[in-house]
Amino acid sequence: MMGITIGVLALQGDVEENVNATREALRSLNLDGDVVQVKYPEHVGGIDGLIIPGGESTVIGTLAMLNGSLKVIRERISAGMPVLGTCAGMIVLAKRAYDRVVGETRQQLLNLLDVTVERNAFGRQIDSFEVDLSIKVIGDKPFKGVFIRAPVVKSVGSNVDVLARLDDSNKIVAVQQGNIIGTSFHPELSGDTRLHEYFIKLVKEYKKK
Ligand SMILES: NC(=O)CC[C@H](N)C(=O)O
Repeated sequence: MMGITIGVLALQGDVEENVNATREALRSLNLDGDVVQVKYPEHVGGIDGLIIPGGESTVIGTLAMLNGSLKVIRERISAGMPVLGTCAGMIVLAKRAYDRVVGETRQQLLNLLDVTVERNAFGRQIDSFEVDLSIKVIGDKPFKGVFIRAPVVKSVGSNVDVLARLDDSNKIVAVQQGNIIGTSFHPELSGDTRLHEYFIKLVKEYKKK
């Protein structure tokens, strides 16, 4: 089998951190693979999986719409290509987004992940924090969740699996709908590549088909 190619959407946000975490995850899985930055629609055809990084979801969505990549990315994900959206990336994947100030945010979304997300859900005082999470699909050892002005998943469709909740509040912070994974936190910043490895395994399966 040829090596896999993973794209990181590189319009805005913590692109470099995701590129590095993906490279490290490929190494620890002993897999041959490339990690490339995706900026334009013509970059989308050559990848086997996509990561949409954290950052500012309105900026990422608007730029992707304006340069035409949003549509092409939507088509590929709908056809089964695996995608991991972290923080703002999860918001871009979602069907519905709102915040407490303006209500429905009416931003450009991929409209694929059947969840409603509340943006900036942790308020001002604790808008950034770290907390141990239990994520069964990646093993028993706790995963350090890094939350930075993070969204929360308020409701999920029947086809969506909840991968993690915040212990104290039961808030949903990681979900999977088949080939689509979304996290409220930043796995690329935790120094633990297990979530990227989990994603890469989906990509490997997809590439085999
Ligand atoms: N760290 C992040 O990605 C923050 C997300 C950002 N607050 C948004 O709503 O788009």
